[in-house]
Amino acid sequence: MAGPGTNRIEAVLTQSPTLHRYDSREDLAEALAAGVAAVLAGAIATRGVATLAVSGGSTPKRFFERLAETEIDWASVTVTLVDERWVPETSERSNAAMVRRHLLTGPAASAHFLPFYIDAPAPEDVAEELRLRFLRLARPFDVTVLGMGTDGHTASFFPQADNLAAAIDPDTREPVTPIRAPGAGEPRITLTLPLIVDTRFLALHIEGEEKLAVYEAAMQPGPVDAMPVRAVLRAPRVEKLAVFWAP
Ligand SMILES: O=C(O)[C@H](O)[C@@H](O)[C@H](O)[C@H](O)COP(=O)(O)O
Repeated sequence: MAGPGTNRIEAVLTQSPTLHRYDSREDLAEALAAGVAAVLAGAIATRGVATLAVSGGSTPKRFFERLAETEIDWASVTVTLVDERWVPETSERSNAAMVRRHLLTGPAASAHFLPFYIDAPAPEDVAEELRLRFLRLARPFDVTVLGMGTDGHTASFFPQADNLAAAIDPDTREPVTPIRAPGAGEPRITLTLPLIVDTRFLALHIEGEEKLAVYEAAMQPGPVDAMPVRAVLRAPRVEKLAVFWAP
């Protein structure tokens, strides 16, 4: 006979992320921004402060612009990135520069921003400083919004990345890890899996038919190394993951 413990495990195993489909990218951006703003406002009302971790790349720009317009108490919000390319903010490739340009504007300009990049040749050179910077962040985060590449990476969890095993170790106590991968361009730094999934609202924001097919493939059985987004999809408590998609 199955005891209560067994039932709970079965319930967790059968949970799937919720897939929210929108007709347009604009509709998605508005809905995701409204949802994220509501969670942040709730956190501020309850705890006085809120933490938002966002992704770089190109997909989030529209969502950032809608979120930046929302009238929450941005001065009580800490914004950080889930990963960064090791380039200064003068680079077109800088995720921090993209966040400053598209999110930290208007009402959101008063948010506190915690970037990764420090002026040093490689992330390893400033590993301890970065470690302390991210260990100090209050956990769990309130909101984490991930993106995904068509190779099945999320954050900087790339297939064949040198430090992938360390980055997706569910038991690691390291908050961040430098990481390099073929096809990822410059060296990167990423939050590790425990920080990424330790959040009150976890969203995966993907657009286009190709990424939907990649997401559906990642939901199938198969090795995590081949599609590292699976590390997030298979993490405990991932039943709270909300996937936001538009064509
Ligand atoms: O620095 C980055 O590149 C990321 O944070 C990364 O994980 C991103 O979310 C995906 O690569 C999707 O990127 P696009 O939105 O550009 O497709």
